[in-house]
Amino acid sequence: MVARRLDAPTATQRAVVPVALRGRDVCARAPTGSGKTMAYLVPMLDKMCARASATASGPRGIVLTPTRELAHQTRRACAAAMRTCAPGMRAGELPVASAGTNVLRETAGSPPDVLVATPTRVAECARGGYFPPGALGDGLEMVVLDEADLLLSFGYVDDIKCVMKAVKRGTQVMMLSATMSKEIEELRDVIAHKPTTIDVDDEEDVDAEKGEAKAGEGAKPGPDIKHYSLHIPKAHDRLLYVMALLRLGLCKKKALVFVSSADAAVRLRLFLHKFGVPTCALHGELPANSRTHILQEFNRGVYDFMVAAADDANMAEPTEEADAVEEQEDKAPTRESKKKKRDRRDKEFGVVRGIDFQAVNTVINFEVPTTAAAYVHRVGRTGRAGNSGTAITLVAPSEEQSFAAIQSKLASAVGDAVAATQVMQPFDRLPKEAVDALRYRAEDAARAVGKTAVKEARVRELRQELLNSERLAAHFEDNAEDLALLKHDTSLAKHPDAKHLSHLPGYLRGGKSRRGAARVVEPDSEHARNALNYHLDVEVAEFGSKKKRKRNDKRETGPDLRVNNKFKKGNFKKKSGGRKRSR
Ligand SMILES: Nc1ncnc2c1ncn2[C@@H]1O[C@H](COP(=O)(O)OP(=O)(O)OP(=O)(O)O)[C@@H](O)[C@H]1O
Repeated sequence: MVARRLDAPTATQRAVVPVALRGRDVCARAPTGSGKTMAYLVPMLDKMCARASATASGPRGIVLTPTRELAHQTRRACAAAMRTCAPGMRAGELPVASAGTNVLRETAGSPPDVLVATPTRVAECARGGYFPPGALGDGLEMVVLDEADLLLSFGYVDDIKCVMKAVKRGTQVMMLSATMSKEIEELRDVIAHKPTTIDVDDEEDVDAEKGEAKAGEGAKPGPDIKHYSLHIPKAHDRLLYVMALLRLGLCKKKALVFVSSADAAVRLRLFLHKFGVPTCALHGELPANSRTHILQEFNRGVYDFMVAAADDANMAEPTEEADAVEEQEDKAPTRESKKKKRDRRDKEFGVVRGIDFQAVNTVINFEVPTTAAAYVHRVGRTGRAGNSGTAITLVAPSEEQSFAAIQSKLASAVGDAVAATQVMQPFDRLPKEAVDALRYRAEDAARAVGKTAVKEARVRELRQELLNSERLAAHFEDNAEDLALLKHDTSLAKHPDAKHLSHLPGYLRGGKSRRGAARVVEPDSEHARNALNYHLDVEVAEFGSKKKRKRNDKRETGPDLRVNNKFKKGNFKKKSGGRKRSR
């Protein structure tokens, strides 16, 4: 905790750590961003430091995570903590499937003190006998299932059981999750021994002795997130509404926009670029090194806006691993059982869940998430570590029903009828006039980012990121300065974006009161005040510092010959049929 400069434990840590320190198995549900990682790392490292290892070689702690990204993040958190409290110890991950069996065998043959990996990789080592003899026996102090709900929704249950079968009976087990379900309870009953179940809810603290909820003393463990819904007239308007929210400064930076696929991420990125809103995109088809680097840069504050694809269909690792599971199934699976398994898997994307995006003030859901659990995980990327945040979900008419279902699930989680109605409020800071004023430009720009443009942009993006990735692989550890030069928010457009779109005249930004134009929002709440402050900020700064803007201008626009030719006086009138140029 000292190493991470954490002054006081969060309510989750206060509830979980003492129980775990007593050696009890723990199954804890605690809100996103409430510090679950340290809640299991502290007792694990404490146990490891308290006594010498019973075996010469073998992991002393195993952390199972649903994705490689989360494994990487957890390994780093563990290594950072170890530097202070256990300098002689080592935290490590297992290599990806594509690295091959020999590499996996070699790594597992001399495992680190704390091994962090997805269940499939650990199960493969257990099945193949790659760990040193007795490695999962007396020397192993603790097995942790981090993000237990995601582990189950990604279809890892058989691998988890396989790992637990290989582990010595009586090894301490900790399960931590943001949501609780019947499946988690069933798994808990199979793998844990007389576990203490702890539920840390939003308004209450926990009596660690009993593992029961009780009134807290001012500590607020749950995320402080304001939930808003933005009902849009038609699904096609999503791009327009997101652009309006970001461009008019109605949501506080840093903002994270969730979309449902890599295609949608690239499309939104292309579209926002046209309006002078540089964003980086995170999706499963990017090389792993690039994903890690993008995340690090976003957390460092290099980018204000990120578009993240929450779609595990495009997520290399879980799909690959799940396929491996299917192949290795003892019973020959039928086509139907395979399909069922895939369907059961949550439709969410592994890269973005459980990841500690830092200092995100706003999460925007481009579409309504598929399940209430998915909603909780997505919006949980803001309001972390005691900070406040805002979540805005765009709801198209066709999504009203699924949105209502999510709303009622969230409401029942609150448990109080009055509070339940207040969980989600309509976002009324974006006047219809403001949207209408931008509509014409947006529709024009949306047409320019059709299927072909997206396809081409994705090829360019992949090429660019593969190059980045190679450089990253070579320099990751030693040349941090070089890394800073790699940019992930540059334009992906084939032709330079037209400069006129990125400049919004004052009347479109709501600066002047004019019929049909955006009005400045009255600051009648903290959110609105923040929005207004930010709005003014945007007007002055025009998205980024002068230096940054100059750099972007140079890189993104360049001499736009196409626009110059097109808008030559004579040509323009003839082709456009006399449309007004001022648009
Ligand atoms: N005691 C503490 N005081 C302040 N910040 C903390 C404390 N413990 C952890 N944090 C910070 O809180 C953030 C969220 O922590 P963590 O990722 O462990 O949350 P989580 O509950 O696992 O979230 P999720 O369920 O979304 O994965 C991290 O940035 C972490 O550094």
